[in-house]
Amino acid sequence: MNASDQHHKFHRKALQVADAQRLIANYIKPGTIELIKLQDSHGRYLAEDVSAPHPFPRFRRSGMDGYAVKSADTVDCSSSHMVWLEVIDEVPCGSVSHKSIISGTAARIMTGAAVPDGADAVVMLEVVEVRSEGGKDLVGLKRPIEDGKNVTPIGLELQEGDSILRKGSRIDAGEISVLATFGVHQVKVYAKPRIAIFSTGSELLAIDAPLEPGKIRNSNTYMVASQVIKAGGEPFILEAVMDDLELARIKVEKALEEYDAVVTSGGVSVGDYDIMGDLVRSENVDMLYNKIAMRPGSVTTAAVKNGKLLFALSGNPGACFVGFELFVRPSIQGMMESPEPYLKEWTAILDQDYTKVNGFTRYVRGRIEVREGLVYAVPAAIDESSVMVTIKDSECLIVIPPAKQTTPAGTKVKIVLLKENV
Ligand SMILES: Nc1nc2c(c(=O)[nH]1)N[C@H]1C(S)=C(S)[C@@H](COP(=O)(O)OP(=O)(O)OC[C@H]3O[C@@H](n4cnc5c(N)ncnc54)[C@H](O)[C@@H]3O)O[C@H]1N2
Ligand code: MOO
Ligand SMILES: [Mg+2]
Repeated sequence: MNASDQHHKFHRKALQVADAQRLIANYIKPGTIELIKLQDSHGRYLAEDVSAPHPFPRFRRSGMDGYAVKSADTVDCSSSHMVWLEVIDEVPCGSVSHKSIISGTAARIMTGAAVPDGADAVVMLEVVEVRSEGGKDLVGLKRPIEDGKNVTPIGLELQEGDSILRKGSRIDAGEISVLATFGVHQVKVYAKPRIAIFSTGSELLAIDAPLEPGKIRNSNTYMVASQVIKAGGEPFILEAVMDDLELARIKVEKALEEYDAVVTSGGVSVGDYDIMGDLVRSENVDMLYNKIAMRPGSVTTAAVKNGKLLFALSGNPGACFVGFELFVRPSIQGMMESPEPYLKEWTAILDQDYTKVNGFTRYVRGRIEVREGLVYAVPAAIDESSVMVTIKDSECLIVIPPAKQTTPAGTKVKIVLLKENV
C-alpha cells in the first residue's frame, strides 16, 4: 500500500446519518411487480393504488335480527298503545325481498340482510311481540323507532371511487379485509427485494462446525438474514469468504449481478485484513461513504455498481445490526415504495445516566418501559459495538447526540423503535 492509499484508508470523511440516508435514497428504485394470491399477501407491499369499485356496503344492510318497518308507523306507539303491523315477507341474509314495505306492514329480517324498499328502520326481535290473526302474522311494537335505526346506509364505509389503499402500503389483516371485500383475489405486489448476504472473515466458522482456537461462528449472516425478512426482503445466504480481497471482489461482483442488493459484514475498518474497505475504494465500485458519524457502526460503508447497492457493514455484531436498521432496511422498504421506509421514532425519557461521551451520535440498545403513562428508555447494560448478546433484548435504539459529558437520567431522548412490523 502506498502512502496515498494509507492516507485514504485512515482519513475518512464521516457523514451524518441523515445525510448518508439521503445519499442512499438517490439509488433506490421501485422493484419488479408480481401478481399473487390474496391469501399469500400478508406482509407484502402493494404495487398499485386501490380504490373502491363500488360503494360499501352496497345495499342498505340490517344491523339486527328483527323487523324492517317504516319508522313513521311507530310514532304513536307505547307500551299501553301497541302498533300492530302485518309481516309480509321474511328476508334472510343473501336474499332480496321483492316486496315493498308500505304503511301497516313489516318484514322479518336478519342481521346483514338487505333492508326492503320502503322500510327505513329495523326493530330488534327482543322488543316486539308477535301473534297470528286470520292467517296473518302480526308484529306488535311498544316504542317508536327513529328513521335509519339499525340500517347501515349504502356507502357508509366507502363510496364508489374512494381511494382506499396506497401503493407501497404493507398488507396486513385490515388491508386483506378491504381487498377481499372488493374481490381483489389476486394482488399486485412488489416482488420481495432479493438480498444477497455474506460475511467476510478468516476467523469465521459455519454454524454447524465445532469451535477451533481463535475462531468464532458466523452469527452476522443469520442475524442479517432475519433483518432482511423483517424489512420485507428475501435473504439469500452465500458462503462466507476469507479475508482475501480477490475472493471477496469476485463474490461481490457476481452477487451484484444476480441480486437486487448485497450486504456483507466485516472487514471495513482500517486493519491489515479489512478487505471490504479496500474493495470499495477500488475502481470496481463507486464508494458512497465509508464512515458515519455514529456509534456503533461508524465504519458502515456503502457503494454502488451498475445502479445496485452494496452495503458493507461492520463485522462487530452490534455495529452490523445498527448499520442494517439505519441504511439497509430503508433501502429494502424503498424498493417496495413504502411510505415509511425508516424505523419509527418516539421521544422517551432516559431512565439512567448515560456516562459514555462521544463526538458521534450513539445508537444505544435499550428497552422501553411505560410508567405512569410516560415512556422511559432503559439502556442495555453492555452495548459496545462488539457485544452480541444484548441485541436480542433491544426494543429500541436510544439516540444520544454527541456529548462531552454524561447524559443525565431524565433527559428527553429520541428512540428508534425496533420491535414492530412482525
Ligand atoms: N485502529 C482502529 N481499529 C478499529 C477501528 C478504528 O477506527 N481504528 N474501528 C473499530 C470499530 S469502530 C469497529 S466497529 C471495528 C470494525 O471492524 P470491521 O468491520 O473491520 O470487522 P472485522 O474486523 O471483520 O470484525 C470485527 C469483529 O467482528 C467479528 N465478526 C466479524 N464477522 C462476524 C460474523 N459474521 N459473525 C460474528 N462476528 C463477526 C470479528 O471476529 C471481530 O471480532 O473495528 C474497530 N477497529
Ligand atoms: O464502527 Mo464501530 O461500531 O463505531 O464501534
Ligand atoms: Mg476489521
